[in-house]
Order: sequence, then C-alpha cells, then structure tokens
Amino acid sequence: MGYASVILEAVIMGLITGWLFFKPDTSLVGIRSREAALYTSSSLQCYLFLLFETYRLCQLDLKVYDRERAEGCISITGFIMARRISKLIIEDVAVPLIFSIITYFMYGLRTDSAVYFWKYFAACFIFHLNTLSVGLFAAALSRDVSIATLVANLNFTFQSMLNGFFINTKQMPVYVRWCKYIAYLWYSFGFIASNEFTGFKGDCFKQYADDPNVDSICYAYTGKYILHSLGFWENWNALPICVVLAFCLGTHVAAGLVLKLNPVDVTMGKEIKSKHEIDNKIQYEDSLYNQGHGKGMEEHAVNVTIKNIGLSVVNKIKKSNKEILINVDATFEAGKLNIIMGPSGSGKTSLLNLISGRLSSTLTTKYTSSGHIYLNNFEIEDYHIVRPICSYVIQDDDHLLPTLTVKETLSFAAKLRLSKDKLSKKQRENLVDSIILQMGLKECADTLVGNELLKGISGGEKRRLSIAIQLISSPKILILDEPTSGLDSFTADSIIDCLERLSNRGTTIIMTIHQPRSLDRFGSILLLAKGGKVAFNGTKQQLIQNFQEMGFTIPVLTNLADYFIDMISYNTSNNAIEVETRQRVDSIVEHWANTKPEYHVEDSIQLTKKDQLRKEFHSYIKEPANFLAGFIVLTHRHWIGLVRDLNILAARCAQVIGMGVILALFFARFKHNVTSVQDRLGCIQQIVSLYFTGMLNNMASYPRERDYFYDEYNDDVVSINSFFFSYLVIEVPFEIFTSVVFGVLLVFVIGFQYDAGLFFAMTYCSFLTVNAGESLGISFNTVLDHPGFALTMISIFCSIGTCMAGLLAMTLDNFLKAMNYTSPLHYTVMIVSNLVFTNDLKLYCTNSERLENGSCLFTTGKDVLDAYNLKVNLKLYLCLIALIAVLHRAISYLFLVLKQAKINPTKFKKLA
Ligand SMILES: Nc1ncnc2c1ncn2[C@@H]1O[C@H](COP(=O)(O)OP(=O)(O)OP(=O)(O)O)[C@@H](O)[C@H]1O
Repeated sequence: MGYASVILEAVIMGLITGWLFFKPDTSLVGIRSREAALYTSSSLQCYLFLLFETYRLCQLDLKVYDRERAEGCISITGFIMARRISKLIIEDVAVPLIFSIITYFMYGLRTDSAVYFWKYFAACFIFHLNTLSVGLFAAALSRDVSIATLVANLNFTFQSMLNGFFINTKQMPVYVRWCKYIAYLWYSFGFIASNEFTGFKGDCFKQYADDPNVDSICYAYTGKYILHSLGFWENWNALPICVVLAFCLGTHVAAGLVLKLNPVDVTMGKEIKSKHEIDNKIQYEDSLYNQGHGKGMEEHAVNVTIKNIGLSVVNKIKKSNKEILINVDATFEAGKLNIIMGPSGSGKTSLLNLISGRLSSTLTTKYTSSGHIYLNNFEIEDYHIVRPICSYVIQDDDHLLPTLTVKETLSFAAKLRLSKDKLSKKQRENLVDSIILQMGLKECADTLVGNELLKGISGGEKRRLSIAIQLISSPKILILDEPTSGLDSFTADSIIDCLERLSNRGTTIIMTIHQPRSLDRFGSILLLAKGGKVAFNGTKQQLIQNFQEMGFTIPVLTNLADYFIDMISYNTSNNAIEVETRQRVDSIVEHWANTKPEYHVEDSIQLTKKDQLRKEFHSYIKEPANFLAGFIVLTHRHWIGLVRDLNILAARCAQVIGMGVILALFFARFKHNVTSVQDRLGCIQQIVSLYFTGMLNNMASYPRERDYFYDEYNDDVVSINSFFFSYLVIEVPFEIFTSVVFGVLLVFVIGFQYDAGLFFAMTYCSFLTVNAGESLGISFNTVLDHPGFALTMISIFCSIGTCMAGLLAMTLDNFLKAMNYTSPLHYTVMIVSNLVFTNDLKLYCTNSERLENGSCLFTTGKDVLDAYNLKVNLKLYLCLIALIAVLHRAISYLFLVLKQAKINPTKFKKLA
C-alpha cells in the first residue's frame, strides 16, 4: 500500500498540476503561473509526501522500529540507513522521476538543453529526500500522529513563507528576514527558479524586436528581473543544491539524535477514580437477572444449527474464486461451550462472521454463500435478522478507546445498550460493577485502557474488557473469535470459567479457540480442516472414538487439542510429506462425511422478516439507542476522550492558531506601497492552507472514533445520526474558537484593515474552510479504510483546491473554472480579496515602483481587483461558501450511510 500510495500520488499530482499550469505563455500573468508551477514542484508536492511519511512513520514504521530496538535487534543508524536504502529505488528515485517527467513537459519548461531537465529532476529528487528526512524528524519528536503532523505542518508553513514565492524576502520584517538562510525551501525554490529563468526572455522581445529600446521596454520579461523580484540570482546552482543536501543529511542526523534521546514516548495511564466504589458483594445474578434485565434466560434456550453451509469469495480484480467453507454441518447448543478448532486459514472466523451476519463484501471482493441456518426450529432466511440476538467479541482489542477507564468504557456501553431498558442509574451501575467483578477487572477498573503510546491495562485485561462489553446486553447467543489467544494459561482459564458460567445460564456460546489446555470443558467441538471442510462435530468422547475408529492411536501425553489440529493440517515441509498429510486429512474428512449424523431440524419454520424474529425472540432482541440517547452518550464520551488526550487537544488548537502566528510573524504589518499588493495576495493565498489543517485535525481523531463506531453499529447499539452529530458538536466549538483567534491575528495584527466586516468575514471563511477540510477527512476516511491511503487522497484533493483557489493558477480552462465553484477555497480567496482590496485601501508608489510614464500601477485596492479580475458579488459568495461547506458535510454523511449500508448485511445475498 505504501509504494502504491506514493506512486499514485506522484502521478495524480503531476497530471493535475500539469493541467493547471499547462504551458503558460510569457505574459506577466503567464510568468506568474510559471513561478507558481515551480513553487508546486519545489514545495507543495513535497508537502504531500511529508504528511504521508510522517503519518506512515508514526502509525507503522516507528512502531516496528521501537519494538525491534527494545529487543536489541536494530540500532538507530541501522534503522535510518536501512529505511533509505530500502526505499531508494521506488520511492526516492521513481517518485520524483515520474513527477519530473510529467510536469516538466506539461508545464512547458525550457527545452533548449537536456541538462535543464536533468537538473530539474535532480532538484525534485533531492527535495523529495529532504522532505522525507523532515517527516522522520517530526515523527521522531513525537510518535503521536497529531503532534507529529502538527510539527510537520507548521514547519512547512514556516518554510513556505520563506521560500520567496508568497512574499519577497526583501519585504519581510527584519526580524524574520534572516530566517531564509535556514529555510531549505528558499534554496529549493531558488535553485529550480534559477534553472528555469536564467537567460529567460519573454515574447515581449519578439514583439518589440525592432525597437531600439527593447531591453528597457521588456525588462520585466527577462529572467534577470524575474529572479531579482523573487530574491534570487541567475546561475544559482551549486550553492542551493549543496545546502539542501546538507539539510537532508543534517535532518537525518538530528532525527537519529532525537530517536536516541526520545526512545518511545509512552506515558503511564493514570488512575481515574470513579464516583462510586465497586461493592464486592454485588453478584452478577443479583443485578443482571433479578433487576428486570435477565429476560428469563433459562426459559428459551436458542440452539443454532447450520446445514450445508458453503462460502466462497470472488476477488474482482484478480478474477479469482476461493472456496472458504464447503458443506459445513454443525449444531451449537445452549448450555454448552461450543468450540470451533482448526488450522490457520481453515475458515473459523469466516464461519463466525457468516453465522452472526457480519460478512462484508467490498468493492474488490464479493462473498457468496449457501446453506441453511436455524435458530431452534426457525430457519433464518436472511443473515441480518440474526444480528440483533447475538453479540460478537472480535479477535482484536485495538478498537477499545484508550483514554477511557475500564469502568467508564463499560458504563458508556451500558448507557447505550440498556437505554431502552427502564433501569435506574443505580441498577445500571450495579450491573456494570457486577460484570467488572465477574470478569475479574476490579483491580484495573479505574485504569485507562491505553494503547501503544499510553500504558494502560494489560492485553489479557483488554480481552476480558471486550468480552465484558458484550455481556452488558446479556446476549442470547455469544460469539467469540479467539477469546483466549495471546493470554497466559491462567488468564485464559479464567475467561473460560466465566464463559462456562454464562453457558450454564442458557447463553449459547460459540467460539473459536487455538490451543486450549484441555478439551474437557467443551461440550461440543467442531473441527474444521484446511479448505473449510468439516473433520468432526460432537463431544470430546465422540471425537476420540471417531479417530480410534479410523485406526489412529490417541497419544496419552500430548495435548489432545494440538494432536487433533496436527492431524487435520497439511505439512508442507517437503513434497512427500505434503502428499501424505493431504491424503490423511482427506480420509478424515471423508470418514466424517460418511459417518456424521443427520442434521435434521423438525418442523422448521422460515423466518424471513425482522418483525417475525422480533415476535419469536422479542425478549432477546437488542435495539439501538434512540438518536438523543446515543447522541448524549457519544458526545460525552468523545469529550472525555478529547480532554484526556492532550495531544489531540493541542493539535486542534495549535494547527489553526499556529498558522495565524506564523503568518503574523511574516506579514505584520502591511505597508501601503504597490509592492505590498503581492504580499497581501500571498497572505490571502496562505489562508487556504486551513483546508489542510481541517483535514489533519480529522486524521488525528476520526479514524479511531470511526472504528469504535463501526463496532458499535455492527453491534446494533448506536445509530449513524448519533455518531455523526456528536462528532460535529465536539469539533465545531474548536473550529469557531481557533477561527476567531486566526481572524484577530490576520485582520488586526497583520493589519489588513481595521474593519469589523473584514474580521467577521475572515473568521467566517476560516471556520468554513477548516470545517470543509474536516468534512473531506470524514468522507475519505469513510470510503477508504486505510488511513494512510485516505491521507494521500485528501492531500491531493487539498493541493488541487489550493492551486485553483485563484492566486496560484491564474488561467484556468472552463472545466476547471466550473470545478472551482465547488471548492470553499475559491470562495474564501474571493471574499477576502474583495474585502481587502476596496476603494478605501489607498496605495502609493515609491520612485522605483513608478511606471515609465511616472504613474502608479495601483492607487486603490479596487484597481487590484480589476487588474486580477477578482471582483465578485460578495453577498452571493458569502452564502455560497456556507452552502458548499454544508454540502461537504452532507456528502460525508452520505458516504457514512452508504458505507454502513454495505457493512450492514441486509444488502447481502440471501442464503440459497
Ligand atoms: N475477503 C477475502 N478475500 C480472500 N480470501 C479470504 C477472504 N476472507 C477469507 N479469506 C480466506 O479464507 C480462508 C479462511 O479465512 P479465516 O480468516 O476464516 O481463517 P481462520 O481459520 O479464522 O484463520 P486464523 O485461525 O488464522 O484466524 C483464508 O485462507 C483466507 O485467506
């Protein structure tokens, strides 16, 4: 995914920026477009890779490195060198090469000598390398993705202010002007601009070729003038490229040092005392079953029978069809621990997913199934109607929210799951306490769950917490995927004890298990052989008898579970052994097929609709919390998560405000000479970067919230609306607060104008831009499950919006112009420009700024609007930007609904 992402990014960015800046002419506007194109090559495209690299390092590569380093397998130097070497060909060379080839020819850069192309490529290569080193440095500073991307983003904003494109370094306040010498983007842009403009002459020279004053008439069209106005020099080659290389090396060394001094920033999760103590005397039965929630579990046991189950998956890209389960027959009775065992890849998880109605096809894969599933004598025709009466404990515990304590996790789960049961607060607390006691979680009840960066409860405790969450709704059928995997035998036994108690009360337990200590406690065993075929289903005694009948000797001293799994696994260590073991497995499967009992369900009745299930099993049905109850619980939970995760909180505030501070540093305060027009335009262009900050804020928290929501949605406990609006309610106050500060910084500190209208418009546009960026994040993170890939796509989207906003790509074709009307960035640029460049903005010329005839190019702001064709209907644009922001959010909502419709197996093919 990593390589595919970066190559795709290079191709898409190359093609689209190539389209935006396609062969500009050599008029003044065309020259500015050419400068903007070179800016994207030296800076903007690197920014995308910077974000991706930072994200990938935090989420994946540094986690592996930290683990290996803790085990003493790798040194810091080894890690950095290995990383560079392993990515040299595909990422470090191929990506800039692809981007260079596409853009060089689409931008129409100089073709008088091939040397210029190779210098352009060498520059892109070194800038790319340098960008990756900055990503490494940011991730080394903090493994937390919100802080690392904050560092990377603010660093880029700082650098891009200094590169000379947005503001001529000579116009900068003296206290920051010197910073250009330490800004790698200044050298990068300078090198690439010098490569293009050294000796450059615009068409003006052809036009006035016969005029003896051609040199003075066309001076503004010469490379010398263009480079001078940007603050660079002709033939500026060796120095900038060496400096960028030195930056690259230096940043790698600095990142290594930071990695050494800051090994892994794992903080200890503190205890957070809850308001009431857990009463040791509370018994599970007392609270759960005698307080109106037990629903008479013993009354109706639900036995699950499956007959002739087949399952296959088609990969639409590879056009392959794989059989996962073949003719599986089994019964899972209430009151017993029913286990499914088999070698890895035998289809255990797929079977559980099928029974519980959670199989989910994707854009590239499609599941097809056949067979019959019965609950007692009711045949379930459609998967989705099974879901409300069963709970599912998935294999992995990473979905748990790290900033909640064990008790809070269960309390919130109880508020959602029991919102429709008329339990008092006290009863609910008792229930939670009793489950905590039951699952042996009392000692860690007030400890944060934690994750890899926040030390919290142990792996075994997380496993028990995941099970405890599902126990809250006292499910009639409890399905568990490897509840004991990765646990020590004592903890594993304690979980089995608990499940046994549950099954004794009538819950139907179906679980997969890998290596149980003994088979004695399991009432029913389903053995699945490789290829998804049944090798046996019955009790332990029957299993032994079955194997003895086939002539196998059951070893006395070997763990029986291990023995049976070995017997139905292929050994592929060499051909002869593989053939032998395959024959053995086939014979076991065949023997079972010939001797298995008839799985006949008497007087079966078909259940085709949810309402029928509701009628038959009404006391066991789980209902999602209504909108308001879900909204309140999720908002409260999200808020706690936010205030406890100071990194996310800091990032949410600092992304926007930090950008305002950097802009204030460079632009405060605007002069009123004609040259200040470019500074004002540059500053307005920078405002659109808020789109990126919205997206980064989203990336820091949304993927985690989303995963937890998917689990709860699949559990039928919460609705999409509750999740969607609770996220909105938490996010918006931060956006409003930071946009107000941003407005103050830009309007009053930088000094656009002391105008209340401009301040409100600036705040309004900033808020809507950040909000739209966040919506974009929701949309892509919903459509794409892989956050790294989502980040790549969002970054491309944001970059294109930034280029088209109005002040970078100045000459758009009609299609792009039409597209621009859907971008909030276009409206932001236009609204702010129209409020800044008014008749009240009086401009003067210094002597050197006067035209040939002694007049001034601009005397008021209005002249600027006219010259750049920026005049728009302000009121209409103020309405349209709000409409576009709402539309962004509505689309993200739609994606969420569509995604859930796909996850929700109501859309699945019925059992044939
Ligand atoms: N969407 C899919 N696309 C391709 N193959 C799939 C898909 N889903 C399942 N499979 C394949 O089906 C087989 C069974 O997978 P499953 O996860 O059910 O096995 P398992 O017995 O639970 O394995 P493990 O014990 O390792 O968890 C595997 O070979 C897996 O690769």
